[in-house]
Amino acid sequence: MRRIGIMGGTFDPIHHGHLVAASEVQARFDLDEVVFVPTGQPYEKGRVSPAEDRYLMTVIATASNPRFHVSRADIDRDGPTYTVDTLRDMRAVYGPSSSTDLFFITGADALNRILGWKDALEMFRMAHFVGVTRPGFELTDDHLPAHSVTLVEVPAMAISSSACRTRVADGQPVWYLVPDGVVQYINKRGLYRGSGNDTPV
Ligand SMILES: Nc1ncnc2c1ncn2[C@@H]1O[C@H](COP(=O)(O)OP(=O)(O)OP(=O)(O)O)[C@@H](O)[C@H]1O
Ligand SMILES: O=C(O)c1ccc[n+]([C@@H]2O[C@H](COP(=O)([O-])O)[C@@H](O)[C@H]2O)c1
Repeated sequence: MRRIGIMGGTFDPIHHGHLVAASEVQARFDLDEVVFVPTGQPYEKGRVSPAEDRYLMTVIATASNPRFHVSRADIDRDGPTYTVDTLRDMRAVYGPSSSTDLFFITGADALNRILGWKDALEMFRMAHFVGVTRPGFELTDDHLPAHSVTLVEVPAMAISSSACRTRVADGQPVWYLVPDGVVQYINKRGLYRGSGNDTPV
């Protein structure tokens, strides 16, 4: 049986909180791969950086890990991004539930809002969900269907993409908060420099 992790996110930019969460869940569940799926149009967020920039930063950040991969599924699909569609696309790529288990990884903040996502109950039938700890948020599955979610403690990384954007806009370093290649990509493309580039924090 193949075991595939899916880490969805806006990744604007991808940071070490995302990478540590994915690495921990990969090890804990003995996953064959973790597929990072940058969102196309994250309808709950404000303005975000171009999808190609977020996709390329995700590729750069994951390139050195042979078990990490990046999918264009969400950025190549028109319209708002819904995880139920992501899971359908992943099933089409990785095969039916008879041959592949899917594990969708979310931080505690996302897990707390998950019942508001489109077709939430359908999502829980399509994949097992893994909720990971995140500083500043309570990790609980009290509100979720029984046996649909596993809660996992991961090393606490008090990093957010919004804080990284604000730091760049303020001229502060983001070295060691994001992978080196992502710092260089942000600088090369001039991302997050002006307030117009930023989303509300
Ligand atoms: N530091 C972290 N520790 C654990 N999980 C995280 C962390 N940062 C983000 N995540 C999880 O990664 C997924 C994608 O997050 P996202 O790309 O929105 O990053 P973010 O840092 O929350 O962004 P923003 O600050 O712009 O809201 C979500 O499930 C989120 O809960
Ligand atoms: O399906 C939904 O309705 C839905 C609503 C909000 C977020 N998501 C997904 O949750 C993941 C994390 O989202 P975000 O906004 O925290 O970057 C990402 O894969 C999003 O596509 C999904």
